[in-house]
Amino acid sequence: MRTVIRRRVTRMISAFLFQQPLPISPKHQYSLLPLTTTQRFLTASHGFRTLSTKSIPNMQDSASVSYLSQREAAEIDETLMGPLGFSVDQLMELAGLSVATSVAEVYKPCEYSRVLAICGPGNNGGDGLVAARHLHHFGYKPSICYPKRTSKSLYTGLVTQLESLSVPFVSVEDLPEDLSVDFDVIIDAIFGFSFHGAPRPPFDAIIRRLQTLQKRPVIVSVDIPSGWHVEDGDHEGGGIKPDMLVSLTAPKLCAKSFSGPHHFLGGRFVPPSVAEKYKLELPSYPGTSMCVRIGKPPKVDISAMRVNYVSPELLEDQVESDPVLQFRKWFDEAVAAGLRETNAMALSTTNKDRKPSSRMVLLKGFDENGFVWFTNYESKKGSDLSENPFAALLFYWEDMNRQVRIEGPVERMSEEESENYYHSRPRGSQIGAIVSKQSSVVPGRHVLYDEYEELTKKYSDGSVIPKPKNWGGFRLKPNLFEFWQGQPSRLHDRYLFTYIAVSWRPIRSLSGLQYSLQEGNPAWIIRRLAP
Ligand SMILES: NC(=O)C1=CN([C@@H]2O[C@H](COP(=O)(O)OP(=O)(O)OC[C@H]3O[C@@H](n4cnc5c(N)ncnc54)[C@H](OP(=O)(O)O)[C@@H]3O)[C@@H](O)[C@H]2O)[C@@H](O)CC1
Ligand SMILES: Cc1cc2nc3c(=O)[nH]c(=O)nc-3n(C[C@H](O)[C@H](O)[C@H](O)COP(=O)(O)O)c2cc1C
Ligand SMILES: Cc1ncc(COP(=O)(O)O)c(C=O)c1O
Ligand SMILES: [K+]
Repeated sequence: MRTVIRRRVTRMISAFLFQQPLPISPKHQYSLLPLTTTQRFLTASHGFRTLSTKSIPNMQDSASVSYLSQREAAEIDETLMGPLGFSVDQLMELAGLSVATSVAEVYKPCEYSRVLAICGPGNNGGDGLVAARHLHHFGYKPSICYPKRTSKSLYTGLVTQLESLSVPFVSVEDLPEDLSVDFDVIIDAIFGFSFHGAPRPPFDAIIRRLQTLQKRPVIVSVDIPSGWHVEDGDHEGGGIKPDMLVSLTAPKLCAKSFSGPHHFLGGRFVPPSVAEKYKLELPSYPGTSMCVRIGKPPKVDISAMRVNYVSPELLEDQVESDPVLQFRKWFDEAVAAGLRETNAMALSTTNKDRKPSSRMVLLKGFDENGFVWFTNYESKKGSDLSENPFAALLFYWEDMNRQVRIEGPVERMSEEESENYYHSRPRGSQIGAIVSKQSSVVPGRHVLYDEYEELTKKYSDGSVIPKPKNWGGFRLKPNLFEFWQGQPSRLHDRYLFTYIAVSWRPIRSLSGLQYSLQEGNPAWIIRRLAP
């Protein structure tokens, strides 16, 4: 009987862990009914608890975003450019920049460099001209189709700016019949919120061509998918189907029927008085970004997700013979390229049962003596390393198509080294290290927070915060490195460095001079690996 109960409990725990429906018999169902799978939290002292998923931050709920009527959009435009002191040039610059940054978020220039901005006669067209200029500076190759130009100085200026960058202007007649041959992205900046009636020439024919495009190029519509009714959307059906819509200021009513994968909001200039007057509910823009994704996250075909790595070749004579030097070279280049957390690395350990586990840690120094990081010795990784003092480190510098693997034995750093590093950290992190019995189960955030508050008060006089005994550094002494530089068609450059006690001894054979590996002094041996 006890075995049966134990098995049932084990199954319940594993079902929880893997978020699957519990394998329960109808007899026992009642005791679990009030809980849904995502609400089941098992904690050390509380058993099952329920947590609300509403507290997850940064989820942009499309239902909570406001939509504007055509009249409201025009009114806001007038208010911004009247009493609120904006000029049309300013708003257009910010709108165009928002469009360019939205495009760059989704369509990377390495794959979608050839952009055609089709610009209409009004401000929507102006947004397209500005976006094209920014895209040029972001590394894209824009072309412009701008058939109905206005003589206002704002627009002639935008054209001159593009011409000075040698951005080509293409007439409607010169556009290729099949736009997908020459372009990867089409920016639809034909009509904005002042569109009314049915499209007139030459835009009617252009819009018809956009309606019949196949998968590529992708269409990015600025503010309104051109040809759609500003409020009713694609009410007659058969209108263009943009892949991306960049709504400006706030989405217009037609955006409710946008069903493409990427809906962004731009125009980060709405003052509180406008937001209040029109009861605008708008998502907050992250960091310094000029755009924010709204609506549902895109559905993706995971099996089709791939990047073709394009980088300079890494040839034998370009690799340093000392792997630590090679690592320093790449590390410095990654820092210089402005990559975020260049020193973040995956650390893999195994326990005594040879079961591996990985997590990220921060590299805090390296030289010929090894690679160091700091942590809690009683954590999972700490206990793994006591049971098996060997580990693997992994760096992936995505923007540079580079990966570095490092393996070797691991030892604890001296107390003195750990003390020195611990006291160099921000005081909050020092207290955090005392509070966190890393990798143990906590009943709730309040437990951590309460102790943190208490210790913050205790050390508010600036006195030394003692390092917990169980906190310190590890040093991995490499006996293996691999440097990986991504290349097209998966034919990557890979160099394996192994530290072995051998030497190459020349031997003569029938086919000439060859070398064989013999025992000798330890040295780094470099070999190229197949990708
Ligand atoms: N604060 C904001 O909101 C900001 C707004 N900004 C941007 O401004 C956009 C609104 O600009 P907008 O008012 O100039 O109108 P828009 O739609 O571009 O063009 C009107 C032109 O199209 C013409 N036209 C109309 N219907 C037509 C038809 N059926 N067939 C042919 N032509 C037709 C019309 O001519 P008309 O009919 O009047 O003779 C006129 O020449 C907005 O969507 C956003 O992108 C940002 O720049 C900055 C911040
Ligand atoms: C980018 C990044 C850097 C991290 N750096 C460290 C670190 O330097 N030391 C550390 O103990 N945990 C670090 N963590 C947290 C670890 O990934 C991990 O959650 C924690 O150390 C517990 O791991 P364990 O239970 O396997 O021992 C970092 C996490 C991330 C995402
Ligand atoms: C739990 C934990 N410990 C230590 C660190 C490293 O922090 P520091 O750079 O202050 O040493 C991190 C970094 O993310 C961490 O999450
Ligand atoms: K448009």
